[in-house]
Amino acid sequence: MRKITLKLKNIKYPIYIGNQIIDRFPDLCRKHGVKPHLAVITDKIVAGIYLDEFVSILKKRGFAPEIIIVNPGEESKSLNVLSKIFTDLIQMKLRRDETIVAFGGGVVGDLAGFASAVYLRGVNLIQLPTTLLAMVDSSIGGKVGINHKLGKNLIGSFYHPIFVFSDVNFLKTLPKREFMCGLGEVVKYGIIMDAEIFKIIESNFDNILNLDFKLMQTLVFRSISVKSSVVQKDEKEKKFRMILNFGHTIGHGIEAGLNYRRLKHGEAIMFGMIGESFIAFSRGILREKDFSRMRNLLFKMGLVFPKKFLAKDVILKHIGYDKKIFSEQRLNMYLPMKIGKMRFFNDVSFGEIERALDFLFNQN
Ligand SMILES: NC(=O)c1ccc[n+]([C@@H]2O[C@H](COP(=O)([O-])OP(=O)(O)OC[C@H]3O[C@@H](n4cnc5c(N)ncnc54)[C@H](O)[C@@H]3O)[C@@H](O)[C@H]2O)c1
Ligand SMILES: O=C(O)C(=O)C[C@@H](O)[C@H](O)[C@H](O)COP(=O)(O)O
Ligand SMILES: [Zn+2]
Repeated sequence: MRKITLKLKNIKYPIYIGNQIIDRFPDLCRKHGVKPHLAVITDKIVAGIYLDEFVSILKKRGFAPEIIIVNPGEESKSLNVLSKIFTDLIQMKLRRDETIVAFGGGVVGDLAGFASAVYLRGVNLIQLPTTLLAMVDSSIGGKVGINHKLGKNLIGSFYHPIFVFSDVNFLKTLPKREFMCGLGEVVKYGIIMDAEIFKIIESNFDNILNLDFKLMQTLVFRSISVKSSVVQKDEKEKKFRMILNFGHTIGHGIEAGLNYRRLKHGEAIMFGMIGESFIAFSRGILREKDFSRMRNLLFKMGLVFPKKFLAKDVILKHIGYDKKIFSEQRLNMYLPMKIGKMRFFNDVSFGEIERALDFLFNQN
């Protein structure tokens, strides 16, 4: 088992990474002072595959978990579902010094994380990710929250777990489409900072799809290293953390434009990365060769742009609510200069976004 420690101004927490390590989870809970009574929040699919085993591991070691199960999918990141979770937590009398375990993908992590941040003004949180995306991204860095019909993640908080526990063995049951979504965010780390990640995926694509666990641990470890290093420098996204939002201005607009249906977050973000790279290419700051390597790798993930269900003006309306906008006319964003290197711009216009959307509408 490997460990990365994420260090912030006032707190630090470990991220444990390994393969087939779930048996060690209760000992780590003990080590981190977790009280026996705890709430496990998960979704129906994860519960169906893993809950019995997980609960039995916890009970054998003296824990008394109570379970909250939500429907799988993005639509659960909503006020309605959150409200039901609060009722369950209150009824089970989860106390201030007790813990919520977010056991699932990014949807569960964001939702349970936000519940942990506000229930009783904050209870302990453990992130126990079961998707690739959650392992490399959503479980790290403290962004938690829910969606609004006008825009993605518009209601939320920064709230960190006491620890993160990533067992890549969970990936063995992950559907291919979900795996690709996670891989999309891994490619993002390659583009924004670690060109080696990009090269590893480019040259080992089939092995990765065949779930070479050693390779997966390397990719998960490197991705978490990139994300942690950024969060450590700018926890609250004053500027530098916006680098992690590469592809998300357009991607979130697409997700909201589809009412959070049809495309998964990872897929929307891959289109977002292509669109935002198109802006960099059009500005003449990204060379054709790198732009085409990015497009080739991202389109290898089997992406199909659902243009029949999307309208450009609707996407643009949602992009108008992007959290990185500080003035009405211009967007803040990092754009790629080459694979592994980004630069910050505070002057991206809606016209450029519109042309990037035209480019996407003209693909496949
Ligand atoms: N907080 C952050 O920093 C951050 C970062 C990236 C993404 N996100 C958010 O994460 C969400 C997407 O997360 P996701 O891609 O994990 O989606 P998800 O949570 O919807 O999980 C994808 C699907 O896989 C299923 N699943 C989970 N683990 C499984 C397993 N081991 N085997 C089989 N099936 C499994 C789930 O039930 C679900 O149907 C989005 O809401 C996105 O906004 C947040
Ligand atoms: O952690 C971050 O910072 C990110 O931007 C990571 C993104 O992959 C993630 O999708 C995040 O939830 C986006 O946050 P938001 O602030 O744009 O809603
Ligand atoms: Zn994302």
